[in-house]
Amino acid sequence: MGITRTLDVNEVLARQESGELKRRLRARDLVGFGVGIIIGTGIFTLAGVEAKTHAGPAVTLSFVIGAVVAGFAALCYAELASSVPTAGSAYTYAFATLGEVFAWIIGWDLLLEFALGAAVVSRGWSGYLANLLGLPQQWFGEDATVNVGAVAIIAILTVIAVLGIRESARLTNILVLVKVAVCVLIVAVGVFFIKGANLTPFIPPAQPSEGGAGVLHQPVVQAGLGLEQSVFGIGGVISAAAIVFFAYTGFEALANLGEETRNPRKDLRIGILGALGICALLYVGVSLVLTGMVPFTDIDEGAPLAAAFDSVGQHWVSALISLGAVTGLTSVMMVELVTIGRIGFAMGRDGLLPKPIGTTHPRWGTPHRMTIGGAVVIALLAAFVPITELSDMVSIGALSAMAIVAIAVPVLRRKRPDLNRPFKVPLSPVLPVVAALACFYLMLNLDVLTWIRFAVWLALGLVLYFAYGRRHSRLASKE
Ligand SMILES: NC(=[NH2+])NCCC[C@H](N)C(=O)O
Repeated sequence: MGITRTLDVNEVLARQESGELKRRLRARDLVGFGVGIIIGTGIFTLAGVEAKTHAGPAVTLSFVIGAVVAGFAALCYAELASSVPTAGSAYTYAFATLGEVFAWIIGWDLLLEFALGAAVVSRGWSGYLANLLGLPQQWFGEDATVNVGAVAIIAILTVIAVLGIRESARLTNILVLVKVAVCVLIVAVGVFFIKGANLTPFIPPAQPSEGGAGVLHQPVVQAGLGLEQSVFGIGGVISAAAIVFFAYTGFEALANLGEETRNPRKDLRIGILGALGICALLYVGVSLVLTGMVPFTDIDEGAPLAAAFDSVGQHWVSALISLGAVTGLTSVMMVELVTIGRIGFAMGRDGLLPKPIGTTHPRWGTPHRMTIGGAVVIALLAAFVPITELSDMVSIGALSAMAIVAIAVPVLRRKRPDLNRPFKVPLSPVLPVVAALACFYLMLNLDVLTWIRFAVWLALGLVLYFAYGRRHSRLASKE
């Protein structure tokens, strides 16, 4: 069978009983983890930047498009997570349906998404904290030689992630309450300052992009079809949708908590769909308020929301927004670290990564080796590399995993029609196929450079697989 050997679903289900990870989470913890990782720089920064540069007031529409695509993908995740609960999420689903080499590539892709996600966000966090408390830019800002703030927060959260899933959930829940309250406040106060004039025309007419971006910075669809480069108009709304999709990524992390949820068959789907629904509503509200308060050409690209409230004299709101951003980004990193541990754990258990990684701490019941190892890599990246611009790599990683998960839904239905599925995606295979195509289309709207970097990462992954995983796989010894 070689590189396309598959993992038996019954074996995955049997691991439910292994008790290595601790079942401590309820539905509301999952919703907390979900909202915890979803709301972050996407809404606090990207919404403003994209309104100004690509979509105008129609950035709200970009958020709606993002919500629909993410929603379709989330339905697919909900079906697989509730019928095959596991710590490996997309990696394990691919192993059970498409085969080992695909599983490895998805696992490798997920490691990129979550490690880079944590690293990118930790630098943003450090910058926000410096602004909030007036800390020195040379240690906390984007130009820091060693970004001390980013390293410190990763170190602290790693300790909590290793100590236990319950502890991680408690901290996340508190942080989430603060950030959701801030988002609600933004909408509740902001509506009173919306001016109709700022929202018209809702979709500014398309115009050629200034000076033309180099080919590396063009969306692949434009570069590939040799289209004239333009911004605004419908094309601009779609490019912005691809960029702000970053704001929705991360909900997939919940699918990695299948072995820690008390009642995975019911609670995982509540977590996935509930968290995404809450965030989509908040995003649409916040982006509408932002573009309604300020003419889109005047939006501040550094701190769009805080500046909008300052411009209407509501300084108290802008102070709370910074607080919301710092707490919000803290919870994003908390969930990223928890997730990295589970992905590596699942891959180690199957022998595709060294086996000790696939075991948990005898006392704390957490995959401590992978959590700490992952955190070291994240901290090194965040300390030395100005990676903020790599957020598109997180999005391409997330979108490709979502596309594969969508395809895995009808494949598993065929392969294992008998499986107990507590939740089923409606209209399969049509909806999953549309979901996969939509993810792929958004990927095509990311720029050429992002694709090149992504291809290099996957190629590196393949080399590692053939050098290590293929021979060390647990399935290799069975053949
Ligand atoms: N694993 C990830 N996809 N991490 C990135 C999460 C980013 C988060 N949605 C935000 O807007 O900041």
